Amino acid sequence: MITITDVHKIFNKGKANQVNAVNGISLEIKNGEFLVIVGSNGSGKTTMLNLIAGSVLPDKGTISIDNADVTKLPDYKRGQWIARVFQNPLSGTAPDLSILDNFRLASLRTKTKGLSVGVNDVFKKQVQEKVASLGMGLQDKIDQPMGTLSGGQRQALTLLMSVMDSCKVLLLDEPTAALDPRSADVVMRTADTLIRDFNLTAVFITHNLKDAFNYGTRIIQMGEGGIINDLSGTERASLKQNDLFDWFA
Ligand SMILES: Nc1ncnc2c1ncn2[C@@H]1O[C@H](COP(=O)(O)OP(=O)(O)OP(=O)(O)O)[C@@H](O)[C@H]1O
Repeated sequence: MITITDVHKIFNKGKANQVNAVNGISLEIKNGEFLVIVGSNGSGKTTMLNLIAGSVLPDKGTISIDNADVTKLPDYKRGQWIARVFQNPLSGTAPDLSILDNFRLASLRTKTKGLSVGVNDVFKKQVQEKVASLGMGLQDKIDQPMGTLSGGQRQALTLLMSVMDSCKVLLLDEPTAALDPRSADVVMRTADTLIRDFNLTAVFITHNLKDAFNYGTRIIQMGEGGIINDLSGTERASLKQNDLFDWFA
């Protein structure tokens, strides 16, 4: 569980251009919850994700993950809990290395779920099986440099690699914003499957209201650094796509 208590983040404090990007948010994100965050530009979504990731530290308030207080821990020390996929497909992988070597690198970085590193043929076969599960035909290309793949293919592989380590929390920062609709669809379906298979707690920022409607177990709308809508359970289940569009009317 991620517990966020009265968290504030102020940029340019005391200056004329001061911004209260996150303004006293309290939020509990349960284990296995798939939280979607929507909101207009500048409403504080990315700052919120950065606060959870530890790439931005709060001015006030506390954040804990599984009852461990991580408020002052920088992002590299939250790696045991958190994996993050960014908007840019180029940011998650090494372009000159093959798919296989990228997986090898990822598995050396952390203890990788379901892969036995060291035995080459066994490892290769396991990677092929994992990659085949994406349904993109990439299992026949695992010796090919990552840089030769399309953005959608790379983003799907980045997702797969990031959730295979020991993480419990997956942060998705507009992971499909740079992709064409078909690749975006594959990446979102992959994310959804992986979140379920590994029982991850996920936080997904998107401007795509169709994705916001189709995915997730809970939806939050941010506005001016606060939460202005928060639906889960039966309320989320009975939400209509048009209701979501009305939030932005
Ligand atoms: N490092 C920073 N320095 C100064 N101001 C910042 C910084 N990061 C964010 N802000 C400001 O904080 C506010 C919230 O920004 P944030 O990026 O969290 O919004 P967002 O909801 O993710 O927006 P978008 O949908 O455009 O990505 C904005 O006014 C932004 O300009």
